[in-house]
Amino acid sequence: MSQPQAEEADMTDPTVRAATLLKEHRESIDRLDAILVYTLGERFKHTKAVGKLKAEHDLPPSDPAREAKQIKRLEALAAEADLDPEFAKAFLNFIIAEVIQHHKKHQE
Ligand SMILES: C=C(O[C@@H]1C=C(C(=O)O)C=C[C@H]1O)C(=O)O
Repeated sequence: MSQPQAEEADMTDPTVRAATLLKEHRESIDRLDAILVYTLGERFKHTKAVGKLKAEHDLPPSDPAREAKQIKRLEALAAEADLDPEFAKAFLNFIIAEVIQHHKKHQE
């Protein structure tokens, strides 16, 4: 009947199998990295609009109450998603710090 194609990976060979799995995981990682970058780009579009509103209405660049609420929410989401909540918190704080810098520049 049908013979395996010459280029078909021999998945019974552990080295070939590992190389195939590594390639597949890396393809998924690349797609997820693209989602992360596009998602961050969209988030920054909204935070820039917020910065503009704040500058126009003389509001402070940072809102610690809102940040505390977001951190709590993100920690809960991280726990659900099997992501280290401390990492999620540090990541959000890193992004928020950048947003606040943008807002401060808007107000200069
Ligand atoms: C975007 C805002 O400005 C700041 C940035 C935040 C963020 O990046 O999520 C949250 C609170 C504010 O300190 C906001 O007030 O909503």
